[in-house]
Amino acid sequence: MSADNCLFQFQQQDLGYGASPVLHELTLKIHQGERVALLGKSGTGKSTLLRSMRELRASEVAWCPQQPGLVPVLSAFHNIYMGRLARYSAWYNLANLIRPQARPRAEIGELADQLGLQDQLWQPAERLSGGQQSRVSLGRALYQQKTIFIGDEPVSALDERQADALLQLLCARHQTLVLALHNIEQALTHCTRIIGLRAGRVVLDAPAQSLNAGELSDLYQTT
Ligand SMILES: Nc1ncnc2c1ncn2[C@@H]1O[C@H](COP(=O)(O)OP(=O)(O)OP(=O)(O)O)[C@@H](O)[C@H]1O
Repeated sequence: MSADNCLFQFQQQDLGYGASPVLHELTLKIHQGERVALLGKSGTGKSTLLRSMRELRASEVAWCPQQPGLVPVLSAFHNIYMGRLARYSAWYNLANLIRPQARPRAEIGELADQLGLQDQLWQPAERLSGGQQSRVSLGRALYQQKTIFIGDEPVSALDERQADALLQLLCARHQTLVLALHNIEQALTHCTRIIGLRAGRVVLDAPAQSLNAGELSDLYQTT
């Protein structure tokens, strides 16, 4: 799979759940260094494709799911720290749960500044707004420090300015990104390649610089 820097490859594959495929005869390659936006109407299979990619390279992928999936009673700090739970011993994790250590405090404090969460860092997740929770979820994925970022609508709960700033941050911190997005302008601005899905099939796959917003809006037409 890596002869030509290919990270993900599907060859005439059906992807889905049980016996019912969502994506049909998918043929697709994604290479190291690409910033890919998946566009398409709700239910066309973007999440299904992202999940399959994540499974292919689980240990190399920073994963940001569509639902934040935070632990409600734990602080923003602790939820972000969870991005590295698997990297440390149970004792170190327990110590950080009770009394966060200097190093993670510094690292997560810096991330919180970048995410605009400095004032919410010690608030339980259940007391955060939807946008704040989604930034904590982004922080947890960033804290994993992986080279590949896979995000399922990672900025859809944020206002335009915040979304642009955080997409820039994600791009700066990861070599390869695959993002399901609903905002065409964001896809054109931050990604190098656009893949359009319709009814479980790839109907468009082109460099972002060769496309315009009008062409992409066709993906959202009802017929
Ligand atoms: N766990 C599941 N089991 C069975 N079917 C599922 C499951 N998850 C999604 N599906 C079905 O797969 C299809 C594609 O869903 P998917 O979540 O991949 O779409 P999407 O393009 O990401 O949509 P959205 O933009 O709304 O998130 C839908 O018809 C959905 O009902």
